[in-house]
Amino acid sequence: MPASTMSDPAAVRHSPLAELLWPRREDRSFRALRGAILMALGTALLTLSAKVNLPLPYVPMTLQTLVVLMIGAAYGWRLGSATVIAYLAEGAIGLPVFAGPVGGLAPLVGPTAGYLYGFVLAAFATGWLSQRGWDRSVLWLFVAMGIGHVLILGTGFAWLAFGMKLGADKAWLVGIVPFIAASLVKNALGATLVPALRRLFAPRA
Ligand SMILES: O=C(O)CCCC[C@@H]1SC[C@@H]2NC(=O)N[C@@H]21
Repeated sequence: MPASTMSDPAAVRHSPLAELLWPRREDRSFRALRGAILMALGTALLTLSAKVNLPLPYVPMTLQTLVVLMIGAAYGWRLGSATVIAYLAEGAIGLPVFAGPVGGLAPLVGPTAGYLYGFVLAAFATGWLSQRGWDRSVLWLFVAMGIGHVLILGTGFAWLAFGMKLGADKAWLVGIVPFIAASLVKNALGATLVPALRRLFAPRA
């Protein structure tokens, strides 16, 4: 377990990647502008990742989980989860940001709604663990992102099984099984990229 998680009081000051690349300042208007720009960048990347998809019955294969988990790790829990909430809000007001062709409220109550809400939990959890030093190591970030993936797939499964009334067996078949292998690959990619970028841009942080 990263030492900072256990006892080091500096853990709470561990900076996520985005802060290393673009440090925060005390100035309130700068902080607001910085937050808005990072959120806009994050929601744009999420939209792009939704559009790279492979249609499957009920739930498409997309790159969204990779981007959600990288946003959590790179932005930290607060800005990371705020970015995902902003993404859902963009969809709710009708922008076509999700995997399907339309935005609006339908996707937020449709078959993939559970995954979409799970994105918020995953960005929060991955960001929280990253800010405790788990983003320094490929192995620990793999675990943190794995927890994120379990939250996304778990909420997606629960919604399909009970919200959409598919039942647990069918929800498992259409909502989990097709995504296990790709989730492991995305997890490994995200967990490799973030520490590598940290080392590249801030070798001593
Ligand atoms: O409608 C959307 O935009 C959400 C699509 C959710 C797809 C889920 S996320 C977890 C799992 N992994 C994938 O590649 N697809 C599903």
